[in-house]
Amino acid sequence: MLKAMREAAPLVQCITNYVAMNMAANVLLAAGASPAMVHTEEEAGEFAALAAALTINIGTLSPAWIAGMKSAAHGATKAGKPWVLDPVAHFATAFRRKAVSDLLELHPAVIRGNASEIITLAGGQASGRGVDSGDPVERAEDAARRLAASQGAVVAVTGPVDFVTDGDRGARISGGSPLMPRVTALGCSLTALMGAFAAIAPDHPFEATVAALATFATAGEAAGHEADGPGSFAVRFLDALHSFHSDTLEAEGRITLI
Ligand SMILES: Nc1ncnc2c1ncn2[C@@H]1O[C@H](COP(=O)(O)OP(=O)(O)OP(=O)(O)O)[C@@H](O)[C@H]1O
Ligand SMILES: Cc1ncsc1CCO
Ligand SMILES: [Mg+2]
Repeated sequence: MLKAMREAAPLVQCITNYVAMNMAANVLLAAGASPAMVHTEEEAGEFAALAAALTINIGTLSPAWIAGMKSAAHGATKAGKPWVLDPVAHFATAFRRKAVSDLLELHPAVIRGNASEIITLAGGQASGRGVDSGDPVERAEDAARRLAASQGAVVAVTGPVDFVTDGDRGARISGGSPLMPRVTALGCSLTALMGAFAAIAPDHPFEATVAALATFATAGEAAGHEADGPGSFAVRFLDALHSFHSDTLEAEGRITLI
């Protein structure tokens, strides 16, 4: 799938937050996709028909951005393009909760969040306060399965070991680096990369999501070996995404199907 993604270099429309925009665009370019950050209501729906996939992240939200997100999600659905939702800290305020509940009605193909976000999205109590998780991934596995079944979507929970499910099948992906949560917006950038993989396999969102997670975990682990801290990690991570060969994924991508 990594080979196919690089060959297709899919155009991915990313509606993401002010913090993540630059990193997410660089992650997509380094991995071999083509990002476009297009969020305004006047054009987001029209653009969604041109793009091969759409990703929506609610990190820095405003009423105007919500209008753009809804218009883009409608446009993608109408054009038969998959879209990915990243419900950043959706539990924190009533404004965010409402935005995410409206977006869920527009049928994302994939939902990605950290453990606290996925537990609360499935109706449970979590310990997260803001954009960072306060819960272990294992605590979110049942919630992820329930959410996937009720939404008809693939759900990915990220952390030291990632978990992904379509409600029936499940997989765990290990790798990455403890420096990853020390660099902002890597989760948001992963959401954007999930769009690139969903674009080339719209009928196989579970496999596409596993491929995106394994790519991130493998590049993250390689970068972690060479980095001195979060700053050099970010640089090494982009280099690792760019330079690693898909054979490395097969040899080192630690995917356990469950
Ligand atoms: N302790 C860790 N060890 C290895 N990899 C990790 C660790 N914590 C997170 N990751 C990886 O970091 C990436 C981002 O996941 P994370 O759960 O930190 O997202 P997030 O909280 O949504 O991030 P952000 O909001 O900053 O964008 C994922 O690829 C995940 O596998
Ligand atoms: C730090 C931060 N605040 C809002 S979005 C964001 C990026 C990580 O989710
Ligand atoms: Mg996040």
